[in-house]
Amino acid sequence: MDSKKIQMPREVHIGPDVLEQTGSICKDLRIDGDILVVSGKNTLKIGGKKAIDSLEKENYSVDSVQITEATKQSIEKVDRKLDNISLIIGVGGGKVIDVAKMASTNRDIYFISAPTAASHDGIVSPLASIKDPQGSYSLKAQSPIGVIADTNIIRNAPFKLLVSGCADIVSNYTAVKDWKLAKRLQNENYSESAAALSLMTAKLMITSADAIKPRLEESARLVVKSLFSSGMAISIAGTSRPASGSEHKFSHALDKIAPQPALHGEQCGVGSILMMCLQGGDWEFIRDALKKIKAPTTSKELKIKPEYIIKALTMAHTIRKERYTILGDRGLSKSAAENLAIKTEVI
Ligand SMILES: NC(=O)C1=CN([C@@H]2O[C@H](COP(=O)(O)OP(=O)(O)OC[C@H]3O[C@@H](n4cnc5c(N)ncnc54)[C@H](O)[C@@H]3O)[C@@H](O)[C@H]2O)C=CC1
Ligand SMILES: O=C(CO)COP(=O)(O)O
Ligand SMILES: [Zn+2]
Repeated sequence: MDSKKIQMPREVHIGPDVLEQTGSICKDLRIDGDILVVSGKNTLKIGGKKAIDSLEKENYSVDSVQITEATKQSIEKVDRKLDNISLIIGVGGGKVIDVAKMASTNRDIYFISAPTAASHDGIVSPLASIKDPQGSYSLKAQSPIGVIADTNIIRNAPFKLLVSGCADIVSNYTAVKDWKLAKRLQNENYSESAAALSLMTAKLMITSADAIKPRLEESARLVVKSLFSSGMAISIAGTSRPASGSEHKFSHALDKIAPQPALHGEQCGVGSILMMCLQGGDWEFIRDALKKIKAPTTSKELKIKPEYIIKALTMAHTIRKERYTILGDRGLSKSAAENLAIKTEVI
């Protein structure tokens, strides 16, 4: 049998103001040498500066760089800063974390993930979602050596980011169904434990929906822990399969064609309603779960015109062709896409 490698973070710090302990956390992790903080323009102010101050207090020499998109160009921009760097810390949303993760992997440098929002389950995963005009790629990367999730920053982030993280987790339902289908039809590698963890996380998220409230530390902590557990499912599987199927293809298609895409998790949630219906499952259950967490369930709530929803549905199968899903190899015709979106009341 093939051997298998599962990477897990060595230390996970979740709590109010933990970013102010970044320096001592790095000391505990025995990080020696210079550190690069990767963030976005806003997230530098919101979290990056706190990390830098704390590192400098512990006498680390720190450089920083800001990126806006999760692209090859951003990875190259980070790469140009990496001579003599021992550790990269990504302080920001999913895009920042993916770029920092990928740049650290390419150079075999340690990486710490410091999310400023609980908006996606890539916080600990060993994969990076990188985009270019042709599409979106799930690239193998290293897991972070540590996670620093400052719940004071996360609770004060716009509520829609937290809701988006919850919707990304709800979408695990359809992702696992697609994965099972690929196992049956293509004999694809399938992990019972990764699938079970992914589904358990989604179920718990829905059960706790009433506890997800704006500005509450407890809510931020709950969602971070759920994203962590969904990310662990990805780590066990070694692929994003337990958390990304046809609903994610739909979201990646929207990212490509919509003039103003919505948040990743918001789009995946709506995608999950649509794909659950295609899969012959209980799509009303997904819709009601999303409503309970106050996530968008319609094109109007996504603020994306119906024509883009239909277009994304008809092209979703062309994204990540190697990933077999309910969309099959030919995907949906325009009329089938329209019927589906109308039936599920997405348009
Ligand atoms: N590698 C993996 O396994 C996974 C990767 N992803 C990727 O992650 C990305 C989605 O992540 P998102 O965080 O939704 O998108 P994002 O990184 O674009 O962040 C969304 C917005 O929130 C802002 N933001 C972040 N923290 C904030 C705060 N505390 N206050 C105010 N604004 C704040 C950001 O500056 C940005 O404008 C996608 O590219 C997706 O493909 C998603 C899931 C898993
Ligand atoms: O978003 C993900 C899981 O929530 C994984 O992303 P990919 O669809 O890029 O593999
Ligand atoms: Zn996702």
